[in-house]
Amino acid sequence: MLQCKNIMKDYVSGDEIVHALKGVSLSFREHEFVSILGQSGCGKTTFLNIIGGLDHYTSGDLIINGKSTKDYSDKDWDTYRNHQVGFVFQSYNLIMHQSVLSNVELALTLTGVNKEERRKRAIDALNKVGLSDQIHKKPTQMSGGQMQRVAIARAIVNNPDIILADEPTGALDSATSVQIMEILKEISKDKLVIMVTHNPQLADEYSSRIIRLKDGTLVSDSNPFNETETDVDTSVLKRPGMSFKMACSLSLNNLMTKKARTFLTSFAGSIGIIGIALIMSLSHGMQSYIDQMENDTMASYPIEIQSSSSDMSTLMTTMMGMKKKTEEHKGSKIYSRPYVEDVLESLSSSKKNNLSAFKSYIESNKGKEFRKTAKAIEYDYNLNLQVYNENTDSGLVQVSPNGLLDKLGMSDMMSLQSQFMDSSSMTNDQVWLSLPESKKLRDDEYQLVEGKWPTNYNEVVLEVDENNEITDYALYSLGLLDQDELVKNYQKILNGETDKISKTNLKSYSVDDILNLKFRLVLNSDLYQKVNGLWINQSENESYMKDVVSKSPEIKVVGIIKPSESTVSQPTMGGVYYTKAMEEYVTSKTENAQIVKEQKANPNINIFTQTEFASGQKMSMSNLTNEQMMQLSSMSQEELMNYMNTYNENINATYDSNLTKLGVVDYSTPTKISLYASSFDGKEKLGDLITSYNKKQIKSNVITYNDFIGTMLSSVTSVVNIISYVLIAFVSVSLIVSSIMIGIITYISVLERTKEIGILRSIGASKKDITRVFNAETFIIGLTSGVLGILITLVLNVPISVVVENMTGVSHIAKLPVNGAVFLIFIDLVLTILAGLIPSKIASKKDPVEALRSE
Ligand SMILES: Nc1ncnc2c1ncn2[C@@H]1O[C@H](COP(=O)(O)OP(=O)(O)OP(=O)(O)O)[C@@H](O)[C@H]1O
Repeated sequence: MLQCKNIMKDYVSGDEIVHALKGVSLSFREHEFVSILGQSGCGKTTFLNIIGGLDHYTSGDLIINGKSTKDYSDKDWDTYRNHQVGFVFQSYNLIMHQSVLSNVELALTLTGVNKEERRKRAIDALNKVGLSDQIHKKPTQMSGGQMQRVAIARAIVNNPDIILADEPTGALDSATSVQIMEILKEISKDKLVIMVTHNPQLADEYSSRIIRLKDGTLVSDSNPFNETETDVDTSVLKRPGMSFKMACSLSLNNLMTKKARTFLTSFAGSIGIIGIALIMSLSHGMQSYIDQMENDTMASYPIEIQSSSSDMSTLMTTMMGMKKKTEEHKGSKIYSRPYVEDVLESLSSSKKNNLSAFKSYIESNKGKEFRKTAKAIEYDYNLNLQVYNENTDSGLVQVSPNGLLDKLGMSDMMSLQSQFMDSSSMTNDQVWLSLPESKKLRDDEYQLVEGKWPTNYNEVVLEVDENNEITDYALYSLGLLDQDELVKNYQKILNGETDKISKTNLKSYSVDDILNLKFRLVLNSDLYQKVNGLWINQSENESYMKDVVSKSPEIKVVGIIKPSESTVSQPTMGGVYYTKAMEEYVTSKTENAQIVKEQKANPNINIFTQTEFASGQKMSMSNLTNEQMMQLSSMSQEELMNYMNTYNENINATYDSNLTKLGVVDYSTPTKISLYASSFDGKEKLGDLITSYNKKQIKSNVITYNDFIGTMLSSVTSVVNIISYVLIAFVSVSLIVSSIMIGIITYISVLERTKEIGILRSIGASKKDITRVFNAETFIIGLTSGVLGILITLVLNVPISVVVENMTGVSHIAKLPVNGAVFLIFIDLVLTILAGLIPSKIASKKDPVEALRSE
């Protein structure tokens, strides 16, 4: 079955060539007990290793079952060692960190025998060597003889045809040696046992054939065998291979023998992960905080589209000098840079939005997506509600439009501001405000604290803040505090008499005080009185106004509301909220007013001046008709003044502007459309819908709007992201350092496990299997360090969150996202496996014979 033909083996050692075998030709029987004797260094072990496929001959041939091995590949040799040969070594060569049973099972595992079968066969083999009761011991807990018996059990477990024993009794006392020889003799009854020994007595006593070598040549053979030609064995043996699970279990057992080192390595490896995971936690926490804020804030801030809007972002970048340089100037010339020009340009780029087209689109079938996405759509019209409070300390007070700033002389400033802050309307000087038309929106934004919601046009509610407060600004504006007092104080400040300012003490009102508040609703058209056939603005005429106000419908405060807790909207100043019903009442009344009817009947004539529109001329005697001259001459001094004022006020008046002035509302043309979303995503979708609406429109119908908060928050987000990326880049260095460290430690492990590599190779493990064992080791370390890093991060996140919460009030700032954690573990695994690739390649390249010799 086994035939050596003129086998020669040369070793190259430095410049020298050692001829270890100088042409050995021999044949072996299928079952016999052969002993090889000879002096030390004569080539016995070399010969045995060549027969066992651990080492390869330089020339000659080894015929296995009639087949030449000249063309054997590495894989063929691995298969041969696994299935047909069992090795027994002088130094036992057991894997010390594996149990007796695992050591024996190892060869079967490589063959892919299932667990049950493997166990059964391993126990059988151990039974044959008399160790079935010690299977769970570790080799370190056994005597030399016992270990050698385990080695024999391992050699026979795969039922090989050949057992090769290299001085199996070399390290044993004579009594134990006898036991081992008995076992080998028993095995040789149906197998070929070839044993190298220095003990001629044992050889004589137990073996059936003795071969002597001297200086690499065969000198005697006590029972030669001349093999007749045997049939070539064509049976295909299953190639051995180690599963990754098996590799992991081997490496895990090895790592468990050095728990402290494994832990420290994993911990060191996890430091990089901890760093990145902490940054990730914080930036994720920040991000979710911002998202939360966005969701709360942005969703409750509607998208507001004004009838005219200016491009705020261009203006802001221009004003802040952030505009990019257009060209690079070199040389000694000095150039002008447009700044004022740019500011003016962006101011002039204020654009008219065609809201009537947009409104009809939203309300048409095409705009149903808008209606579906938006929680509520609110329309504002050009309606200047005229509301007065007649029961105040300072007489008749105009509540709407708010007259307070006018009294203080600040209205110009406010109107300038409102021009810029149009869409965000962060500052609102009005205290007479409209409730949303949508009941859902109303209930989302406000909660009723006292009284009831308005059910009639002449009912309103008063808004206070969450702390039951209402600003003095609102109180002055509504006439509940004395406006004259405030004006006096303001004058004192202007005059530098700051010490004379009298402070109003904190006031409080009972619910009844509030629910007894009354206002008067005046029509715009009521402000004009026909005098001598001309409509004169009488709003400055106190006695006229008192009279009009007293005859106007009474408005009652019927409830007190608060902003609801869920909405994070702008801080409230307090004020009175009216319903759409009031608006409708005013518009329908206005339609019937005499002055309105007159204007509508004469669309070409300005009823205030009784002249045609668009004359664009200042009052001048020369362009008056005779009739008008007559009329003027009959007027008193005062009436004449009024007429002149009215005339000049009306130079640029148009039919539409007159109707607006009189409070006529065109419901097809809103001045503002507010789209409310129920979520941040919804708001984004509304933005997308507007974009797609714009795409379908002609240029003049394209609408623009400013989303300040969106722009602000998105820049905060990008700052957080940039900081996180920079920090992660820094910390990544430590991840790489720890990976290199793991590579070094794996290399040390390779050195430590060299013997194991030899053993595995001797039982048929391929080079790939060896690579796998070490890859498994780095895999385990990588996984442990990754998981450890994540666990430590999770623990650290708790105190970090607590500290941040104490400092800033923002809770749960450090939270690691699940996918981030998985990603980090994955990255750590990849890096450590990469770092371990070189050491595991080195391991696989190790010569099995040398590996076995190492200690
Ligand atoms: N890897 C090697 N490189 C160089 N020379 C080697 C190598 N392995 C063995 N040799 C040499 O080959 C010869 C045969 O060695 P081998 O180990 O086969 O002897 P041996 O008969 O088994 O000796 P011992 O009984 O002492 O184990 C020796 O001279 C040895 O120095």
